[in-house]
Amino acid sequence: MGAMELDPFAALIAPPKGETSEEKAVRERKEQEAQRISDQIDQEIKAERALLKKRQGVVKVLLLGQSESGKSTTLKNFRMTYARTAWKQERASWRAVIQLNIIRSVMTIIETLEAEADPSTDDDYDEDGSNSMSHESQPTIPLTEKHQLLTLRLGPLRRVETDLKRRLGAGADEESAVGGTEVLDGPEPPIIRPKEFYVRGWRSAFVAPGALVKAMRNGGGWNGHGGEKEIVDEATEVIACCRDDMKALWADQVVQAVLRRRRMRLEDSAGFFLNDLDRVATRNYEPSDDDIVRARLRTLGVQEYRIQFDATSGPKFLGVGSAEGGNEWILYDVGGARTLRNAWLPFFDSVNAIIFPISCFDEQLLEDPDVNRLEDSFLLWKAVCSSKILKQTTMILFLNKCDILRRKLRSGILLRDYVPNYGDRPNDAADVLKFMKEKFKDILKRSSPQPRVSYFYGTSVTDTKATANTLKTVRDSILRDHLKNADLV
Ligand SMILES: Nc1nc2c(ncn2[C@@H]2O[C@H](COP(=O)(O)OP(=O)(O)OP(=O)(O)O)[C@@H](O)[C@H]2O)c(=O)[nH]1
Ligand SMILES: [Mg+2]
Repeated sequence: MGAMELDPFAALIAPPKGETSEEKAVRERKEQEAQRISDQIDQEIKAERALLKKRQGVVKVLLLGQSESGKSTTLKNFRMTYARTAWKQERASWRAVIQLNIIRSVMTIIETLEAEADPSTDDDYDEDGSNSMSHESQPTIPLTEKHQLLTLRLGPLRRVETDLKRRLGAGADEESAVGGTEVLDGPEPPIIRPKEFYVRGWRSAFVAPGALVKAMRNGGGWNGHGGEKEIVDEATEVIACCRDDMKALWADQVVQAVLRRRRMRLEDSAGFFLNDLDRVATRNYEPSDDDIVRARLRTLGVQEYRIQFDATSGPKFLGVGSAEGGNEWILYDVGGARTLRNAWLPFFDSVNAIIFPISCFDEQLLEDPDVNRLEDSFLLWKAVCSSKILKQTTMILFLNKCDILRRKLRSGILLRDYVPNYGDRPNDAADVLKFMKEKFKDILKRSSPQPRVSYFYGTSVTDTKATANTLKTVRDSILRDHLKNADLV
């Protein structure tokens, strides 16, 4: 009995009997091709397995929370500390954002003065000329020729603003790129806030075709090519020329009184640089780390950032780094405004941790002036904690803007006016933070589908030194949980 008769598989693949030499050549070519395809498939499977293994080692962190809570600022701190090269490359591009922030503050003051001088420009002024607001009986503060002159002399800033916005917005999806004033209703004289300019994250704005960073990279400084140079230099020039007038406007006693009367604390608002004009409104200004962290650029959509930790910067318990060790992180920064929250959902899958900053107990949402910010944060936190997809995700709450909280409490603003069940507890930062922490902890416990790891920190993420320490602890905790889940420690 031959071997073929014994082995049915050998019989199956044996060449046909009586095969001609041409037929043999065709068959062998086909076999070679089949082998090539088989090898290719093996390679692909191998690569996929390697990728899967690597992906399991990648740590995914989402930054969630309402608008202006400090998500992008937290991300900036992460990148400043752990992605230093990319951070440095983007430094110069932030100048345009900071210049826009300055112009925005100045325009807010000017529009407030205009409303003060002519109350009919307030949106709530009735057509018959009467003002239905309860502040109608309050006398307006008299403005002088000096204010008119300053307003006139600062006029060129409007054109610079349009140019800078167009430049930053080019190539990026943008909304409300055109200025315009939004008047927030209330029993007191209205607070005026110009509509914010925002792009789909600063990176897309900076790397858009023709964006400022291109001028920097191509030209090695602000001596880049054509249009960019002109616009940026003109912006810088005009801002430098307006420095003394901007300082005079901000220091003016009448202006300060008007802002006080309208309860507008510009110094606590996003992207405030009017106290730094001597340094910032100059021709050779280069943003510092602190300036970038304080700059305000509203996020639209979801931005992805990769951070590669090297083995030496890794936490002690990890030892030498490897893909499984979670050295590669992806951080997702989202736009927090109500209309943008639907975009978060697709990013909930296999998230290791969520960092959730909250801020401001006494303010309303910009997008919905009827909703208190803290109330909105409670609801959002509850929704995120109760999500089944996120049931294993580590939750990290940042009770952020503690610096502003302290100032507000010291100035006499009472938490119990906004959170009635705070009752008669002391109105100081330590007690308020303890109360808030318990409240968020309680919501987490009650709404999480299963017990989960959570951390709570009081933060001021514009304080980069203190935040570096917090982020180190946060990073180590996330990694430890990640490795525990992967059974690696
Ligand atoms: N004083 C102070 N300002 C802060 C703090 N955290 C953030 N800010 C400022 O608040 C503004 C808003 O912060 P962002 O980080 O841009 O807010 P966001 O959560 O990313 O907001 P969206 O992009 O609109 O969702 C920025 O100008 C920050 O510099 C803080 O702890 N203290
Ligand atoms: Mg943001």
